[in-house]
Amino acid sequence: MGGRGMLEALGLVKGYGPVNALDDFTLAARPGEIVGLVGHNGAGKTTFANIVSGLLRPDGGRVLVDGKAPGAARRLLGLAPQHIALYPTVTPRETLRLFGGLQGLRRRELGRAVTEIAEALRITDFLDRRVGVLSGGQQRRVQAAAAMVHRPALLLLDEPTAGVDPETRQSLLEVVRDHARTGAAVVYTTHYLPELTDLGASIAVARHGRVIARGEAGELLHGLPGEVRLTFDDEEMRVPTTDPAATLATMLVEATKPVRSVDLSRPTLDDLYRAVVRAH
Ligand SMILES: Nc1ncnc2c1ncn2[C@@H]1O[C@H](COP(=O)(O)OP(=O)(O)OP(=O)(O)O)[C@@H](O)[C@H]1O
Repeated sequence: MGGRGMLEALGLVKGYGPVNALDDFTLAARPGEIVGLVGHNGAGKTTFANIVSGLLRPDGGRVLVDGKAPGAARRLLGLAPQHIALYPTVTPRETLRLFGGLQGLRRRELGRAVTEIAEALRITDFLDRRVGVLSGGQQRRVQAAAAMVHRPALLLLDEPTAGVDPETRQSLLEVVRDHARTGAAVVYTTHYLPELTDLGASIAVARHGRVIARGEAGELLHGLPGEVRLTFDDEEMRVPTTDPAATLATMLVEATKPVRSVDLSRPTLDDLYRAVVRAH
């Protein structure tokens, strides 16, 4: 189980009545690649994940997971849906054993697989409590673990860090990076751009049911405005810039009174979105 994975989605079309949720949606992920799929609410990200998982059938286009149609690729795939979907009266250990078993892990492999993913996602302490009494963030971790326990070749994570604390976020990102290092293809949906930089992900920007920009994070984020903010005793100075280091240096040289604090803000998802939409 596990290992290298690949995703090819070409020209997907999906309508819900009059709504075109996907309209010629094309996206590929290579083995070892983490693709950050970003886009505003309603851009079609969840519909795409559901088609790749075989939960929805597209009206047009095609999807291949390692050369197989989604229906035949179930065991290659791990999906952590956006909304928590866990059974409240069983424990995380039982949940992970069940998911691992459904995905084809044999009995003797299950114990080790559960221990490993539980440690990586810091679930060990509450492995034998009931899911229903865990906090939202703890349940998110269990949900991510259930998607990864069998080390899928293709991992689809739909906003896995929604509502989790910074430490959990870090361990989750680490596990995702580790998956990709062993050759899995990962599609990671988020509204939070810095996570994608931390993951070393490439980026796909979705809008109105199609991918309108695709590239390396450095490439897409290069030239986007961030902001330098200097605070003095009696005032604050904000300067938008695409080169924060140079701007900061100039501002410090030119400052005529003591600087109390310095802030650099990185471009946000909205900055990226605006730049891509403007260029499109
Ligand atoms: N079951 C459904 N019935 C009708 N319309 C739907 C259904 N599911 C999604 N849609 C519509 O399809 C479009 C795409 O929705 P989708 O959930 O794929 O977007 P998303 O990018 O995942 O959004 P979010 O960031 O809010 O999760 C939206 O306009 C949504 O209202």
